Amino acid sequence: MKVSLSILTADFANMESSLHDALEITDYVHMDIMDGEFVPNISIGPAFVKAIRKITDKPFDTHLMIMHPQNYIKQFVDAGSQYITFHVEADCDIKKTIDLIKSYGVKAGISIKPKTKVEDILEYLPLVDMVLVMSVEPGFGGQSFMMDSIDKVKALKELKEKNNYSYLINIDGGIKDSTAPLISPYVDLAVSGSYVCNAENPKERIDILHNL
Ligand SMILES: O=C(CO)[C@H](O)[C@H](O)COP(=O)(O)O
Repeated sequence: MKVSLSILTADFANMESSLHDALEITDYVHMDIMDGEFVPNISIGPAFVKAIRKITDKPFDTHLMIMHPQNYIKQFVDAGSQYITFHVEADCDIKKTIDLIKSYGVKAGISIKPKTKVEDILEYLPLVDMVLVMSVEPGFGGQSFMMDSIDKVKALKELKEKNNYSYLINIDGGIKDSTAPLISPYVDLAVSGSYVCNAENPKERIDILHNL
């Protein structure tokens, strides 16, 4: 299982020194973008994402937890994102937003909140490069993993194999040593934030997730 390191709970003032070794071995860097409307929190914007691009060349897996993703795609492409994922619950035309992301030559992902079912995104599965299952209510790092997300990634893997779809299966929220083995048979990558960033040795935590 690959790891996408969420920097949401990192020490923003000392990102380079505190996460240097972890950034060396992570597979992706997960950017949590929150607008205070789609979720009850505000996080970082394109300028911050662009600044992080200076300290790592790892692919950016940018997660838009925003109500109107269609208005901000280009800014996050220009900031250095390789994957841009938005929510099916957002206020936008889903297919047009997928096309817009792809029109900039980056990969498009769709995400579902805990109360949204896999059945609700079936029509988009042939179109996307990534499906991101939220295993916590989006908005804050450090929450507990929701067990019913296991059935969702399992279903997505079955659908992918049955239909020969090409999307990566990703999961986000509460991923650590005790929860990763529950989902690792079904996902291609998993987002981990506080488990890595709040550790004394963040690199060691990514090693643990890689080797589970
Ligand atoms: O999208 C998020 C919150 O909305 C975060 O990416 C996610 O919660 C990761 O943090 P942690 O590993 O601490 O749960």
